[in-house]
Amino acid sequence: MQVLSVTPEIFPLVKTGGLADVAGALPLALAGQGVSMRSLVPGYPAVMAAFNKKKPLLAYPDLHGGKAAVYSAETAGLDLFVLDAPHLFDRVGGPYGDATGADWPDNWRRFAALGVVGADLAGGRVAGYAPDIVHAHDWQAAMTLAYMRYGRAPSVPSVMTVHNLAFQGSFPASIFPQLGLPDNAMTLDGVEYYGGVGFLKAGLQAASAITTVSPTYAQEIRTPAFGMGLDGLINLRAGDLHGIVNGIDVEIWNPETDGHVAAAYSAKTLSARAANKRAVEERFNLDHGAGPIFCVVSRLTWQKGMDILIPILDQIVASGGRLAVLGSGDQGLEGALLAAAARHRGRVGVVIGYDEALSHLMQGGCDAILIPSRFEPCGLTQLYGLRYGCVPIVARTGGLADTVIDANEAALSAGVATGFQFAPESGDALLHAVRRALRAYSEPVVWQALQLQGMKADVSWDRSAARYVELYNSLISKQTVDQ
Ligand SMILES: Nc1ncnc2c1ncn2[C@@H]1O[C@H](COP(=O)(O)OP(=O)(O)O[C@H]2O[C@H](CO)[C@@H](O)[C@H](O)[C@H]2O)[C@@H](O)[C@H]1O
Repeated sequence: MQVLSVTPEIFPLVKTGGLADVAGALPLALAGQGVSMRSLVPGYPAVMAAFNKKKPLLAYPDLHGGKAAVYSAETAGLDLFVLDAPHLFDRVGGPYGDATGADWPDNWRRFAALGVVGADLAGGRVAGYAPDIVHAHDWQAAMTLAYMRYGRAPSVPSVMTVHNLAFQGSFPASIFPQLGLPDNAMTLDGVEYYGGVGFLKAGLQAASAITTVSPTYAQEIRTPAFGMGLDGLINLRAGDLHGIVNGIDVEIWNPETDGHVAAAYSAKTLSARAANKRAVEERFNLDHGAGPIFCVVSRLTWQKGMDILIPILDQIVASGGRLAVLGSGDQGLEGALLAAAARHRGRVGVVIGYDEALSHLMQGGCDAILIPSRFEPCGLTQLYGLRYGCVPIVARTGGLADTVIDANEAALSAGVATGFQFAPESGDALLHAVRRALRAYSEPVVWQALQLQGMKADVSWDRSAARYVELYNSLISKQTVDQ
């Protein structure tokens, strides 16, 4: 089976968050299950630098305002189609905005162009390539499905995956005439969204099936509280909605072979984590000590609940905790965390920025990872934590609820607990969970049992990749019956 994945990010070439990890790991996992997935990605500078251009597979004299071409590339075990469109993607800054974080004003044009090309590939414009399924990730790839539906490949089945409903790609109605879609696309069951154009909305409407990245989030987005304005549409399509929990790349995230940690270790040699803890203390200027180090590796945003954590930092420190934070995002939150580090020298350390290697060291050396998200479609850092014996303390929401087993009395006595959950989303509830963790940490047998149970959890892609294969197969058979 051939699947075309359309994605705005892919690890290890370009990553701003968890979507990149999934887009990079899923093709490798599917290969083991007989599915060949090729990924269409924008030709950002980091992508263009990763391969040598040969003959283009497709050329566009004018794609949304400039010349563009599609190249085939193989890198890091991934089969790529790269959309080389310098006027859209050759820019200094991030994939979606400039160095100050401001969105590129022409994002609609950039990702509409990605959609046009995705739909052309779906429709067989490259000789010898005809995918059985198209799989689009988030709003940036969603227009692929709209362009397919309105002419370029109406009969190819498709999957729209929502990694985060908070990002929808909503634009004013004035862009519609430039999208090159027929007039009848600007309707309620097309691309129209609250009077404007909604890219994610268009994809949700056009997809044969919708998936999101955990069963609990799949239920949550059907409610007004989590649906972010799309719950009505999602409910209408509930029969085509699936929650498939993310896995992680267990080769890249493997404490036994990880080159980013000071000392590699396994479940049998957990005591070797001590060297990593030392290294974390050094990096974050934390006092050496016997107590636990809690960590945060996150975008610093409202979604991630950082404003729930910050007001209780003083109490966490007073209770004997130390804290190492790696993240970037909202400037107010960054400032508040830096202020906490200044107040609690040696107890709280903060690194503002994005540092993949340091994130590995933290999972390998910290005792617990705090994830107080307000909503979390799946979450990956708790999965890395499980694999590395860095016990997750998580809000009971979305994929966090689905992947961490709370250390309540029943779970502890059955030996199945892997972390701590808290609800509701409040400082008090989080502090209570941190205190439960501190108590557990003071009993080494209990703590080690939590670590070992987490390390045993199957966080690989095996089961979830099989679920995607099942879904792809069902869509292909349905298509055959319908025709
Ligand atoms: N400062 C930093 N330095 C280094 N690494 C950092 C970092 N900040 C974050 N990361 C890394 O970025 C990734 C974040 O992934 P998450 O799944 O936690 O959230 P995100 O909201 O980006 O993803 C969205 O998509 C994913 C994928 O489906 C869903 O799991 C999630 O719930 C949804 O919100 C992890 O690999 C993490 O280690």
